[in-house]
Amino acid sequence: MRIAVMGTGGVGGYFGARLAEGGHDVAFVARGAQLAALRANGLRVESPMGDVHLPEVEATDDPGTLDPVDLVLFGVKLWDTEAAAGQIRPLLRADTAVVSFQNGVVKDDILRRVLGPEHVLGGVCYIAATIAEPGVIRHSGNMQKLVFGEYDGSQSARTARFREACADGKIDAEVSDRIERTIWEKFVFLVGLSGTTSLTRSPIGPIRAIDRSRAFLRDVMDEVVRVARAQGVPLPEDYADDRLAFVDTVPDTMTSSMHHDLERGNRLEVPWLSGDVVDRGRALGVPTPANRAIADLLAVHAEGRK
Ligand SMILES: NC(=O)C1=CN([C@@H]2O[C@H](COP(=O)(O)OP(=O)(O)OC[C@H]3O[C@@H](n4cnc5c(N)ncnc54)[C@H](OP(=O)(O)O)[C@@H]3O)[C@@H](O)[C@H]2O)C=CC1
Ligand SMILES: CC(C)(CO)C(=O)C(=O)O
Repeated sequence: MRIAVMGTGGVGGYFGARLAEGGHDVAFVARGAQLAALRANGLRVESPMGDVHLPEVEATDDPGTLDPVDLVLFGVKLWDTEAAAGQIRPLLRADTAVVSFQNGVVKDDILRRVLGPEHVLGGVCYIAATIAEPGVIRHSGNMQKLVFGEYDGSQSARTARFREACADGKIDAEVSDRIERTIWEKFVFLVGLSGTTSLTRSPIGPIRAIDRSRAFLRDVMDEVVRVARAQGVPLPEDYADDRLAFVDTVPDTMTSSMHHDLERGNRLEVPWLSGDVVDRGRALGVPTPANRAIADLLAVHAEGRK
């Protein structure tokens, strides 16, 4: 497959490198120091699942200079979605798929508006990966899973081809026939994890062990469930309890990419996570006080250290 990675960071760099290692033709869109390092030294992934070094990669900051592709793997932070979506237009043929592994539930609305709904697959990823230094992606733990699917639930040739490409790259991959719900399921957990780990600057272990912070985490997730149900996403009423049980299975040291961003003084995605829950709740008449506490207090750090 010919694949373009739009945004070669933790997610795009990791999965793009694995797909290239699996024999696929992958071009990387990057900028700044990351682009300079990719051009000078290629792309490295350090991972408990096995390191990767691609000494030479096709890398650019201008997707318009690349040949069109079968699939765009979209991995910029949420604030860059609209601009990056506009930039990838030249990469699209009539049947090109674009799949975003960003967090949040608003990303695909933006991609559909900018690119047309026929190009957009739904997707979520499960991984902990960051840019350790320009040109180097560090993967922690052994979670590295992609779930994707057509929004109409059909089994298409393009999702089957991408799943095969993932198998070539030894990526855990699954095609979902209810991808919108899958995205919301991750959103429930992610909003709880990102909000509580960032607000407390703590990994999940102590948060789930202390009664009051555990109850707050449950409330945060329950508000997301109520918002999802109010807008017609069929999550079970007690889904927050299901996710809390899942939280109990992850390592004590697990944290979120937003907590990493906070510690590094980076900009935060909170307006598109808890902030989005608050906005949707307000429009739907669903109270969201716990998410409001997260969004309003993390607003202090949301723009990053200047
Ligand atoms: N990291 C993780 O473990 C996980 C992240 N996610 C989600 O995935 C998404 C991506 O996160 P992550 O990989 O951590 O982000 P990163 O910041 O590591 O990577 C994004 C990269 O895209 C670059 N970029 C943005 N816009 C452009 C552009 N127009 N042209 C070229 N390069 C561009 C950024 O450059 P610059 O730095 O200059 O802005 C950056 O290098 C987020 O929504 C996040 O929530 C989901 C699961 C796990
Ligand atoms: C919860 C996790 C690590 C799962 O991929 C994630 O998506 C994030 O922290 O952004």
